[in-house]
Amino acid sequence: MHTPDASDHYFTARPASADERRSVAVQIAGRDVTVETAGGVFSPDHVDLGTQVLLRTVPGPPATGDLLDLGCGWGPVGLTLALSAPDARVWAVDVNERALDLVRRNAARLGASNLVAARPEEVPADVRFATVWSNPPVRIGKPALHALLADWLPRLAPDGDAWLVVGKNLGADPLQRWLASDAPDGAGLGLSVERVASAKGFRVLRVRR
Ligand SMILES: C[S@@+](CC[C@H](N)C(=O)[O-])C[C@H]1O[C@@H](n2cnc3c(N)ncnc32)[C@H](O)[C@@H]1O
Repeated sequence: MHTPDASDHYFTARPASADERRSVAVQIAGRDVTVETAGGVFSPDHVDLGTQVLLRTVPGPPATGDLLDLGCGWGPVGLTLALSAPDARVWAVDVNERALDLVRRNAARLGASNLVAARPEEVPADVRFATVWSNPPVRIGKPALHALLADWLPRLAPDGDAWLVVGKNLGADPLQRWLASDAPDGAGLGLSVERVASAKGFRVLRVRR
């Protein structure tokens, strides 16, 4: 039964679909592990193909500082960051509370005590990120996606970078142009953007200030 604020998609605080927990065998940071996932979160049965492309493309993360997985889901990206950089603090951020519960449990299961699962508003405003890795929620629609990126990317440290994976069919190229645009009407973020990979229908963009 639907609760009033429940919704059938995964990018909502309380997804309507059944919270049936399951164990899934995956590879995280080169380790064969079992994680907990559930209906109502993104890609609950495997590491999403776009996420795989991102994780194969990124170099190792900075060893220290604050690192961000923007839109963490059950955690493949944030867990990779946390296990690869045990001395860094990894923020795994999502609006979906089931996803936050899962990433928290998965971090405990894998011994990633440096991962902090948080709703967006729980991350202190003065935190600056040495890197952001994200398979962003393009399905929330262009205006909401632009607002999300306009909110978080300016919080990169001066020498930080962001790595975003976006489907070619889901607007990777227009997004790249928007991120880079410094049009006087403010339509764009005026950031430096490089397409660093194109594979399996996905682009990986590296963004710097
Ligand atoms: C494409 S999924 C990627 C999930 C996970 N990183 C993975 O690779 O499996 C995008 C995630 O962004 C989350 N999301 C949607 N809107 C958000 C927002 N405003 N702030 C943070 N996360 C959001 C969704 O709930 C979803 O978990």
